[in-house]
Amino acid sequence: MYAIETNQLLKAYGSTPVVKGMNLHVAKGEIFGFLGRNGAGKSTFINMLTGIVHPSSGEYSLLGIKGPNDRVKQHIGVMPDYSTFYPALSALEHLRFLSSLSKKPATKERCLEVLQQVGLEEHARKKTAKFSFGMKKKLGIAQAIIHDPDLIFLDEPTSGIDAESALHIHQLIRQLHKNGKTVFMTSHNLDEVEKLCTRIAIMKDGQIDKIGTMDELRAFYRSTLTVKIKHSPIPESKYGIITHWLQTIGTDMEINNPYLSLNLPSEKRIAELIHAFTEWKIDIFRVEVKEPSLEEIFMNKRINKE
Ligand SMILES: Nc1ncnc2c1ncn2[C@@H]1O[C@H](COP(=O)(O)OP(=O)(O)OP(=O)(O)O)[C@@H](O)[C@H]1O
Repeated sequence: MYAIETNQLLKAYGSTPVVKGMNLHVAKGEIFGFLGRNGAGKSTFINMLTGIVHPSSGEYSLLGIKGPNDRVKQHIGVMPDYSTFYPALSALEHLRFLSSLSKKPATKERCLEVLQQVGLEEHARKKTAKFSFGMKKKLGIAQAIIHDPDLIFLDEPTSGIDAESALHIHQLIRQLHKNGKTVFMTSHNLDEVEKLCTRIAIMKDGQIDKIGTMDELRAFYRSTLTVKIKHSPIPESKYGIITHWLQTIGTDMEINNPYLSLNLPSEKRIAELIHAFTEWKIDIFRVEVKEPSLEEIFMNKRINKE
């Protein structure tokens, strides 16, 4: 059974489809990163799953329950896109009030525990009217997890949050993952997605453009590897031959004795490079290999032209 399963899920406004028949399977226990440029259709897709927007056609199931279905609501947590809090209530009162409306009201202790998990323990009794944007974000996350749901939708969980708090939220997401929860998150912070997510989908024009683990995305894009080598000096007499050969196996060569940097299309080329340096009796002291980041894959850079 999947945490999320969609079959040809489509949303059109008038005659314009903005989500164009999406098929997506998210396994239980994943931290799934959902990316895309502004207007790609991410929110519309999520809003269909969380019951805010009615699909034009297609089907979806959450935790094995075909949607839309109120039965699933107690098992999913949704972080609001923009959080609307009651300004006269404190964070603790707000959580307790919302929770009292649900089928699984949380105790005061549970509310305090969740406020501590999101890093709001010191502000539990402060009125939300006095909350900063980042604090509201944290309260939104608290709201999403208060009822201990199995599937959690987090929309930009760390945008507008200071670096220390963002690391705190990352830890919380990892903890949810360890506890077997499924997290489906959007983020414009590609570094964060790369570090946290077990799988990633990149949405473009209402469809999934790329999907996979970081390794799969790299392999699919057959991206180049940047190799940096620290070596013993290249003899003057061999300089011309060596630099010419390097340019036949790689691109973007930079030689700055005793350092060489080169983009290579595959690991095989790294082996050839080391072999050639050994033949030329040039010692290699250090080899650093940098793989493409999610940002580079997202921006469609460094695609192997071999
Ligand atoms: N209620 C609506 N009526 C008409 N068009 C809409 C409506 N809601 C969204 N759209 C359009 O659907 C497309 C997808 O919007 P959506 O908000 O899903 O994108 P997104 O990927 O979430 O973008 P962002 O990263 O900016 O949040 C956009 O072109 C948007 O203008």
